[in-house]
Amino acid sequence: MKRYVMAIDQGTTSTRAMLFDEESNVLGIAQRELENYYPQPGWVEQNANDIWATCAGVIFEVLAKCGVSAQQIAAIGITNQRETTVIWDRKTGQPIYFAIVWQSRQSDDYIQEMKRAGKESFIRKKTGLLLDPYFSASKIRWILDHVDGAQQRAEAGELCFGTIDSWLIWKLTQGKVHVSDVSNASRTMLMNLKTLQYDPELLKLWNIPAAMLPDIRATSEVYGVCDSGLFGVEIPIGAAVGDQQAALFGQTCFEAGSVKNTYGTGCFLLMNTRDQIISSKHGLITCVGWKLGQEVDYVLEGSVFVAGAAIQWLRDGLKIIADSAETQKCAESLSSSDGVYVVPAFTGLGAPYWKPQAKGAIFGLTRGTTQNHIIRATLESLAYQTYDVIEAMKQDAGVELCALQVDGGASRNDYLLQFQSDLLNCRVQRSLVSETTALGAAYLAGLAVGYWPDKETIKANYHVGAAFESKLDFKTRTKLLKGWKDCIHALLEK
Ligand SMILES: Nc1ncnc2c1ncn2[C@@H]1O[C@H](COP(=O)(O)OP(=O)(O)O)[C@@H](O)[C@H]1O
Ligand SMILES: O=P(O)(O)OC[C@H](O)CO
Repeated sequence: MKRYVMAIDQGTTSTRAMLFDEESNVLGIAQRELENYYPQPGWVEQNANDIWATCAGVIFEVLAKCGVSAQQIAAIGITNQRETTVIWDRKTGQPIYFAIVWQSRQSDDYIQEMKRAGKESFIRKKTGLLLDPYFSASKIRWILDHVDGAQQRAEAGELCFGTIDSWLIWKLTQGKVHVSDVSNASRTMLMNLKTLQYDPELLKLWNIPAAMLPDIRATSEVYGVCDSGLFGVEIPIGAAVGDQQAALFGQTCFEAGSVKNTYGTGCFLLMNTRDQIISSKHGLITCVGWKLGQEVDYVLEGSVFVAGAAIQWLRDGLKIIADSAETQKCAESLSSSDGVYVVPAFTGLGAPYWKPQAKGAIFGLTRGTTQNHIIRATLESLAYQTYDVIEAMKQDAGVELCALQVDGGASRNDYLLQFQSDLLNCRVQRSLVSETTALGAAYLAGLAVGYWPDKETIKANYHVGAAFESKLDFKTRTKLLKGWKDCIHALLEK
């Protein structure tokens, strides 16, 4: 009986299940879209029950599609949108509020309060994170304050908190296992980067009861099994890992200094720094990549909040494209953006600027500006934002970049990758398997059950799909970048 590893990739816009074989080939994929709600400007929420429903749905669908039985699944690996916060009733398993999505700014008041109280460097030192509503702590605080009786119930142990990994493991085990892994826990702002445990001083500062928190475990280990009532057999759950760390693992960025960028809803650049905890001086954050056996890999990260989401805005908000892939043709129809820049700061600016109150803007409009200029400038904004993060990373880590490994939905866009290479003046390479996030989770789950023996075997499975080399001259690059910097400064000064 041939066996496979299943990955569940629970992203911001959709939930996917994929099956991989030993050579890292994709046997099949099932995907369901997920609805985002925007109840007030800057707020982003999802229905946690829908997240679970899409997850159960894609598991059944991928098995049926591939003609594979649940018995043939050696392990399941879960990878997820990070920071997104769910609080549910321990007895009924019902969420007490919507899932507050990582992009949401609704808890910014708590962040400003912490800043006024001068807690920034204290929190930074312990967690590697910057004070921003992005991370889970202020989102938990918001729910505990806005749902009647929630604080008391949490203190009495009646409520559970979880990022999406915890929520899905809870549902898959039918309420038997309440855990999270270090990579996800390092994004809550409650975990101490050195001890890899919740920090009592941080819990006190945020007034978050320890009774509601999941146990923090390694990234690759069997946490429990899917309840046999769900799929007929008990499938081991062998990994939980934040989606950006999963992509780094899937890209086999195992060496110190190796970097990947994922162009999904947001853009996330991660550099593996192995056992070194680098504290950024240029607006990046530090978190855990993964814990594998006794080995812990740390990463330096630049998180850009709006990337592919800006392409969705062109499609669903402005309705000037029917499909995200169309942006390539529209961009290529022009020989230049003619000085038009779009800064898609729809949910504030993340790395390296960290300005939650910033709003998006379009610059450089003239009577000759067409809809294709807006489309091209929006697409280019993904590359400019990435450029800014790479500059910060080079300074923090003191290394030059010789190649950038890329993945994520928008990395299918050749125009974007060529422009990225032009701006960075370095090679940009897309891996052959585009689903590196899911692949990373599958690898980590497979390692937990001996499906793959070690990282070396996995490394041999990495292949480049396409490579882009810079074609832009120095003068044009400098001019384009200066134009972008001027736009950013205009926004920051507002
Ligand atoms: N060909 C394309 N060109 C530009 N953007 C694209 C293209 N294909 C997908 N996208 C964008 O990529 C995003 C989806 O990427 P994905 O990695 O699936 O995201 P996530 O994991 O955040 O849900 C969407 O925001 C979509 O607009
Ligand atoms: O949903 P994605 O794949 O864009 O990832 C979201 C990130 O994990 C947020 O930190």
